[in-house]
Amino acid sequence: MSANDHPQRTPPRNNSKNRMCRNVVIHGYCKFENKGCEYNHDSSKFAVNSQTTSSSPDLKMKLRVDSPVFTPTTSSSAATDAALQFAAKVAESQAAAAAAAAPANVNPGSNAAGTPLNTTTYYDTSAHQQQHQQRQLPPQPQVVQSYDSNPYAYYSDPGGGAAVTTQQHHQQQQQTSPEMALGHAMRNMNLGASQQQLQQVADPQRGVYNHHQHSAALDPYYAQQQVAMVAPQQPLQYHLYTTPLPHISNLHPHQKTIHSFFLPDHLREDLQRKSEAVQQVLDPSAPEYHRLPQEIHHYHSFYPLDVHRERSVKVFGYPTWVYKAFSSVDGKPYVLRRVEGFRLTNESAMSSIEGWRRIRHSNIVSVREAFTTKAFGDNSLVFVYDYHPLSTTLSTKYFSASANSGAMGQGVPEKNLWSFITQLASALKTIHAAALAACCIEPSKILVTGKNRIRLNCCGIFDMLSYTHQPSPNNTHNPSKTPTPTSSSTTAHHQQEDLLHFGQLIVALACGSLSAVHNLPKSIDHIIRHNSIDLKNVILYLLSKPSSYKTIDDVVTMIGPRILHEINSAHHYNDQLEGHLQRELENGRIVRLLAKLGTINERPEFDLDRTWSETGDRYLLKLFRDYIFHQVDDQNRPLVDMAHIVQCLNKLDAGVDEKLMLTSRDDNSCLIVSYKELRSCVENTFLELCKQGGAT
Ligand SMILES: Nc1ncnc2c1ncn2[C@@H]1O[C@H](COP(=O)(O)OP(=O)(O)OP(=O)(O)O)[C@@H](O)[C@H]1O
Repeated sequence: MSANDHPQRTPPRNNSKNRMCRNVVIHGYCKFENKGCEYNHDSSKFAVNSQTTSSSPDLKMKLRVDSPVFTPTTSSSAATDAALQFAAKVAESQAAAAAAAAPANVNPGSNAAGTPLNTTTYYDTSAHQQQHQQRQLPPQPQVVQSYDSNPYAYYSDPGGGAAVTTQQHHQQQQQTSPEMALGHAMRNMNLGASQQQLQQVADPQRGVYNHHQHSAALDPYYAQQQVAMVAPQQPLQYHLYTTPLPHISNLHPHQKTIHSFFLPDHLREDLQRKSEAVQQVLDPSAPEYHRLPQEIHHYHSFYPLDVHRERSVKVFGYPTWVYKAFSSVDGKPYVLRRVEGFRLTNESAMSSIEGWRRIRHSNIVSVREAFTTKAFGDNSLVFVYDYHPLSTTLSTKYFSASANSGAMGQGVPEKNLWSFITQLASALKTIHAAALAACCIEPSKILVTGKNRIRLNCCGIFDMLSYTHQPSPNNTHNPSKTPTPTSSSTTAHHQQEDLLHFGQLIVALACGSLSAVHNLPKSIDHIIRHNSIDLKNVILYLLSKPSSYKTIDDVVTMIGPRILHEINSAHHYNDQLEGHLQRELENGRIVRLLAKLGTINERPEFDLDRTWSETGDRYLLKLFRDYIFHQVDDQNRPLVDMAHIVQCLNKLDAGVDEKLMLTSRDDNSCLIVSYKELRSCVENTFLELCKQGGAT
């Protein structure tokens, strides 16, 4: 560092004799004393001044780090351009930065050429406070969410007592966790006036938005209710970064666009929507809120996921309801599937869930637990599953419009079909290997949780529901008294059924119609005409007569080459995601650095301590903060240049040898320092702070 070198730039001012030399203030001596330095070197005088300063509020204000308005007179034209273009500006890579020996071209120090001192304009604390208050978000209306209440009452009033838990959850979301608070705010986004806007960017196949679309399509009354729940709020701004401008397409290899520092828009939006869906809770003023129990077991904040008004008993023989709820044990969201009106007569039936709890597979929705409850006003059996935000079902995705028409619709493309077959075969292999049977291979029970990503849902329900109906071989007269766990022959039978249902599902998907399975010859003919012979062979095998030789292993052997293709696609996608993650990794690094700088600069508890920010490392960092963030152009307008900020922080993090010139706001000090030295300043000061405060 050449802080003790007097820069040959600013001619001493007339009153320089009365001014304390900065080198004395910072370093305790000035090597130019008696060698031409015009400033005052009398430290005793300085001591008096410092006392006066600390005792005088007025003076103290003037000596605040941030007191004078920072007004460099010149700045490079490149920087000005960059500011005007904001996000489209390019940032040089660290390598290029390290190679560049000259100081950065945007430099507050460049105003050293005799700018008149602006000593009368000081930092106005009250103005700042006012400004700060203005920046606070306006108070949000009371919790509003996008769920429309079902006009048809279907719950008895809960037996209260747990409202506090939900309240606590709201508070938790708002106070304890920033992510949760963010999500809580997101939950309040407008799905009414701005819904069209949102739906333009939303994947029409997914999401809560799609749920609403779907429900509206099902029932106009339902849609009306929805509009009534609309909140007059702004939608979340997904597009935080502008698209690259055309003229920056010819980048040098060492240059990057600002976009290359963030996740791609579509992925970020997708993740943000999922995060919103996770945080979504019912509006406490909605009638639905009061119809649902406040808390069951350790689950609270129930949010219905069913969009159909009608309850289907087709799959399990009982109506089921699906809710998202949060566990107060681990704070995570789960899906609770309630089987309405089911009275469990045998406690040991609960053990049937154990086998399922052990299964962890990427194509099976994990089963967590099961319990009975009367909180809904009846005997209900509740199954708890992992929650996959914004998922839909194969039924909704492919059959919602054409299911009832009976017409042969547009089938799923073969490429996707092979992906589904591979995923389901993999899931079934794991299930059958664990001596279990899925028993729910049906379009409404297969969850679509991402692009071409499916998971078998509702596992374990059938086992428990059918548990009491299996008579013991020794007591066939009174089956309910002596139930037995599923026998191996029954399991084998159900496994054969799994294969059959698997085949039927593929037929339905390939033909694009649920009714295709009712006319198999015609459907197979359709499949042969539009798909490969391999697909037909797999389907015919799956639909063949059950036998002990027909197993999922055979299916896996038949689809071997397709599995390799699926693995290849999965790895490719994985590589892509890893690449995207890599970009954000750099941001994490910069955020950590920003956090350190933020912790060091402007510490209020050191306000009276002149040594904190007016000398040594802290002073350099204070000036560096201005250098990074508080640039102004020659018209004294703020220069906002993301590229400059990212570039400076990258160089600081890398600790390159490049030097830069830092100038104080009052234009009295000018220091030349390298990024390397600045970096060690940050590290030392931060360590010092941690030691003092006991960092966590
Ligand atoms: N584990 C889960 N994670 C996230 N969402 C889920 C989960 N399970 C179900 N859902 C959501 O709940 C909705 C309703 O599920 P359900 O199984 O009842 O489908 P459905 O089409 O209503 O079937 P049915 O007609 O048999 O009631 C699904 O569309 C899905 O969006």
